[in-house]
Amino acid sequence: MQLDDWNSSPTTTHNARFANYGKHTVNRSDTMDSTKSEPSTRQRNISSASMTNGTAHDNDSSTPCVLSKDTSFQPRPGYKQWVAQAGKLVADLITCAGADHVITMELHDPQYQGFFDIPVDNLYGRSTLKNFIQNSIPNYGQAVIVSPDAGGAKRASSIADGLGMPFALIHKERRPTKITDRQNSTMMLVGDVANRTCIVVDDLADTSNTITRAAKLLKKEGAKTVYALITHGVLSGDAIEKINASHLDKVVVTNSVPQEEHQKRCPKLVVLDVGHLFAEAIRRVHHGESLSVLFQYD
Ligand SMILES: O=P(O)(O)OC[C@H]1O[C@@H](O)[C@H](O)[C@@H]1O
Repeated sequence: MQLDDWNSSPTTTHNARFANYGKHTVNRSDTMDSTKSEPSTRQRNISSASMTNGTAHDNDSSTPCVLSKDTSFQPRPGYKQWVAQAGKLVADLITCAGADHVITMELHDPQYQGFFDIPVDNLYGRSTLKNFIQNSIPNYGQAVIVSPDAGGAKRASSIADGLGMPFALIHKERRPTKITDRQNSTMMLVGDVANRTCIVVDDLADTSNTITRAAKLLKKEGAKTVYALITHGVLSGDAIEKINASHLDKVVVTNSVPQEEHQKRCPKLVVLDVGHLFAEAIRRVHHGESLSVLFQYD
């Protein structure tokens, strides 16, 4: 499916959309580093109405590429559009399958709730992670909560504030132009971690590059022990092997993603159950009770 099929036809029915689905696959690697472009008849004919405000935006670029029928060069759609299209697709699939209410956990961006036309309750995984810190990390009050990038600072600092713990941030200097450059981006630590236990908090680990690179930096800066506390352990590709070979001492994830296979291959992995949170949310929705108590994690 071409991405502009989604944008250009607001009146397109769900069924017509699904009929097209699968004809063209947009891979994450095609879009998150949109440096490759290829001229094609399809792209040359692309309508400016198919892009937001008549422009196409590259991954990190703030410079819009104005679409014109006169040019034979067109950028591939960027990561932000990929996320929006994939997110809307998943929302439509769930709705068309008959769902009238969605209960989810720790959306990467709370605004993703806007993809749905039905009620969405976005539970926090933080309360579970916070309980783990309090009950399973010795002398946790002396430890430091670390956000592995600026994007996760609010999430991590809210845990630090809630537990009265110090906070540190890893700043990534990354203006990559090629996917290989992402490995070389400079990481800078803001905060003091020497001789301390560090707890890296993030919403998800996919390739595990973020947490393994963070752990390497933290150990280099003198950290004694490094935990990663992650809500969604996707752990795709060789993520487990990277974790096993990394400076991470423990990786704690919830079972929002099945972890049985990961656990067999990763002795560092600790899995926390969040089934009871979903069960309670479903029970409350069923009985028409308020869910607000489930959103309080302090
Ligand atoms: O580095 P990997 O594990 O691939 O990706 C996880 C990171 O990508 C971000 O969206 C997440 O918030 C997290 O910081």
